[in-house]
Amino acid sequence: MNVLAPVRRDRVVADLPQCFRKEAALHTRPEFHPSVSSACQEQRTGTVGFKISKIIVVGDLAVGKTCLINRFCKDAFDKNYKATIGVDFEMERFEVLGVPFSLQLWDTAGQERFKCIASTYYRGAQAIVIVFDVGCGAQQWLADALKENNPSNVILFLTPAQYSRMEKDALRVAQEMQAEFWAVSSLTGENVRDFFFRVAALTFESSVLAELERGSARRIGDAVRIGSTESDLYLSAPRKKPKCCQ
Ligand SMILES: Nc1nc2c(ncn2[C@@H]2O[C@H](COP(=O)(O)OP(=O)(O)OP(=O)(O)O)[C@@H](O)[C@H]2O)c(=O)[nH]1
Repeated sequence: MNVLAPVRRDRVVADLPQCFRKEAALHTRPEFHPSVSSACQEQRTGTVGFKISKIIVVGDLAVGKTCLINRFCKDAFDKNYKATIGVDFEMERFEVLGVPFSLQLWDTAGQERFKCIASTYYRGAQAIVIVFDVGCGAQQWLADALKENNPSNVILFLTPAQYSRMEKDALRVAQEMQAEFWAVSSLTGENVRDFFFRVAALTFESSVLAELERGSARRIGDAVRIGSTESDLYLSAPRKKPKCCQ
């Protein structure tokens, strides 16, 4: 029984979304990895279509984490600041190269006093989005998030809250952290959709590559004993190092 609603038309990813700046990108291939494209075409993506990938969004107090998620998930922007208490999350369902793919976007609190609650949710993240104002704090957030994750097991994205004249500095920080850099505006919506599509596409790509590496990818119809609820599916997600992130 299919308990999920169909994927929204504006969440369909047919081509690999391009990076924001080539100087600070996770990779600059113009298309999906050829083995990923053919696996999708031949429906050899194993359980990827049934899994939920966890993305954590971290950063200092009031840099715009909640606004970034709300702009993408609800197409809304609130200029009044309300601090996040602990953590919150949104689910977004995509279809990438014809395969359903779900992201769980975890919004964490920047306030120091909630940090210990938020950090317990860092574990098992497939990508880390660090929202920051240029010149403050990104390195510390990275160090904390990586304490709970294998550094080579996650994909890193950096997004300064407001577009900055100091883009050069931001690019340098991203390069040092081996993260992909994006400048976005939750106020105007500029680059927000492209950014999350890129996050979804690269996370999907690494999930399929990991599945292929395990050699267990089967036709979708062959997948057996997959739970029908989101939490079952989430618990079944393996944490294996994908080759493309090494
Ligand atoms: N101009 C502008 N303001 C923004 C942008 N993003 C967020 N803001 C403003 O920055 C303030 C903080 O935004 P939040 O998204 O709540 O910040 P946060 O990082 O989630 O805050 P904590 O959860 O407490 O850590 C709000 O007043 C927003 O209106 C942006 O892209 N442009």
